Amino acid sequence: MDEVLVADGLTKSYGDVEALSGVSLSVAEGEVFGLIGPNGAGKTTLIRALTGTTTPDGGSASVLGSPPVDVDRQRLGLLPQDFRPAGRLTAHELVSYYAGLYDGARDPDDVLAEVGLADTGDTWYENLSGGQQRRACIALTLVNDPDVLFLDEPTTGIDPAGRRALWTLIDDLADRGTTVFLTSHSMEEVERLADRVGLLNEGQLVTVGRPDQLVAEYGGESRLVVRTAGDADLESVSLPASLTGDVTDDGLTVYGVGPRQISDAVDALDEAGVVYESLVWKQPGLEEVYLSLTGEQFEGARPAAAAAVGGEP
Ligand SMILES: Nc1ncnc2c1ncn2[C@@H]1O[C@H](COP(=O)(O)OP(=O)(O)OP(=O)(O)O)[C@@H](O)[C@H]1O
Repeated sequence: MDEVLVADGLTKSYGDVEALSGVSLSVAEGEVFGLIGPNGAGKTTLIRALTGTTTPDGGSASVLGSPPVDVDRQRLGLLPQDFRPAGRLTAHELVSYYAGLYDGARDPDDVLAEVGLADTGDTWYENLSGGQQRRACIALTLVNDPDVLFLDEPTTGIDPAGRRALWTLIDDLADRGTTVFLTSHSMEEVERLADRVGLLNEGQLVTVGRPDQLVAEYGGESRLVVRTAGDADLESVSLPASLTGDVTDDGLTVYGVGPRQISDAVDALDEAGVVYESLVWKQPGLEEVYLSLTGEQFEGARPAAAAAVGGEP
């Protein structure tokens, strides 16, 4: 497959802050690439370097085979994180205005319908709700039917139904061959949309891979998180040999619990007379990958120094 986006050793500093410290990656045509990372990791700076809206200090980037500044703007769509178009234009006027900047732009009504604003086209932008405003901004990136679409936190502020509708839209765009490069703090969104994910931390690309590969490599074990009621004697729980457990502040976390071992773990709790308030079975996902690679903890993560609960001899 053709490489549509290439970053090769990109560096960018702002004073003492190294926003990008040698980032290299490539994205193929029709791929949805999800970039995740903590606040200040350099995600927006990378998008800006790839779209030619900032000049990197070192390294190089190419988009559709050309340096970013030379790419035909007709072929690019960019939704910046803090994009604020004119407030006293209606959604329809805004989309029409942006459509007028391109040759052969799409019909504004079609674009508004695609982002779920067919009935709100006559409302001033400033009177749209936050989520509707974000949808209108997404509409503006679609008027020129771009080959490459950069979306910096596209669904922030959009309600769950609207987010799902936009996920379907992004899927459809990718199916039609649009290359999508998006950032998000929603691991659910990235896991759902991205063919591959890159984790950026302190300006460095820590890992790149398919979501399932990253989860298998870094996500840790499936676990059963038990919240106990009262003073349960958790030390006396005798787990099956295949499972291990750690006592936590409010109960017990049992590790290595696949779907078929849930009942074994529950039986062990019952045999020890443990009264529990809740049992939550958790499979690792991208959130666990993110948190483990950025050095943070997550709910139910194995604590470093917890009392261990023994397995059966
Ligand atoms: N124009 C600028 N001038 C000075 N510092 C900047 C500028 N742009 C970015 N930075 C700094 O570079 C670092 C990376 O910022 P960037 O916006 O790329 O992070 P991000 O990963 O997009 O963060 P967030 O998730 O909060 O949007 C931050 O420390 C930020 O303060």
